[in-house]
Amino acid sequence: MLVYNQEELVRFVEEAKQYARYGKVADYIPALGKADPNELSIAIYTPDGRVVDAGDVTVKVTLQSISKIIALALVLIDRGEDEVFHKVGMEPTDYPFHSIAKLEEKPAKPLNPMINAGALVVTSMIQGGSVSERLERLLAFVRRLAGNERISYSDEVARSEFETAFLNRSLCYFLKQHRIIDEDVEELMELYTKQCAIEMTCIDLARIGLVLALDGRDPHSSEPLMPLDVARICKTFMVTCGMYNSSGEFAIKVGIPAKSGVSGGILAAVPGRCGIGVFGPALDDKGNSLTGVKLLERLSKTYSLSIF
Ligand SMILES: NC(=O)CC[C@H](N)C(=O)O
Repeated sequence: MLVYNQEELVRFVEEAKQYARYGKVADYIPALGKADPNELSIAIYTPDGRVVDAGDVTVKVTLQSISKIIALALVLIDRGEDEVFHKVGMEPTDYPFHSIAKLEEKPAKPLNPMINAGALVVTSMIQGGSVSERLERLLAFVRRLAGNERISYSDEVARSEFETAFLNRSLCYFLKQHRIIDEDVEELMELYTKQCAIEMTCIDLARIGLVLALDGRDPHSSEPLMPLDVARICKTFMVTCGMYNSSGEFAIKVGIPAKSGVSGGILAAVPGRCGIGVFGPALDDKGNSLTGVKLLERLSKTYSLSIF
């Protein structure tokens, strides 16, 4: 069992915050531009139910790309590996997360579910009769993973992205032309932007990380919340593609399965040991939390958390 020292964690946060000036808050989704780049918080959830945190962990963070891992788990449970990987690949890419370039090569199938093109395909596979029914199914799954019934989405952030997501719409039309998706693009964009705007605290993020760290089991009841294989696939994608096109560098420097989002959130799962939630909106040029990555690097080195 890991026992983290709260004072040490506060010190690590203060150290990592010094890097905030080298980062930039995402503003291509206008509502995210309001975030304070100097914000940095972390929660670590261990299997004994303890939470150690530092920074303001009451602040809510929208999932953005972190939602890609949760939507993938849901769709794998619903449809199985064969159907999902018929439409989206398993390979990392050194292209940015919103790139359209690779879709022009044959086959047009997106390289993996962690880039936007792949995530849009995954979201299109969420089952249900209407956008609101599909969103409710995803939210119900998120709430179970986080053990928090109050989780919902930010209407402001969802709307802000929906009104400005021309690049994501382009990806959808490309995918539709190549028959990888067939649903109405505006409906898919509504579901995707609401999915990305699901908001929670670092403690909720850490608890979801812990479920993955425990091979899909609820940390309290040990009830399986997803099959072991689904948790394994999610963690594998977190290692190979979770930090976009700096996943290789992150694997070397931190070595923990993790998924980031442009809100500045990171969800990390240290197998068998703990779940970690981080929020630091100052981003590097790949779209990862710059301060968050620095903090995880420090933590990984101090507590030997690398899985490699
Ligand atoms: N990297 C991200 O977090 C991207 C998510 C964001 N909602 C988008 O599609 O652009």
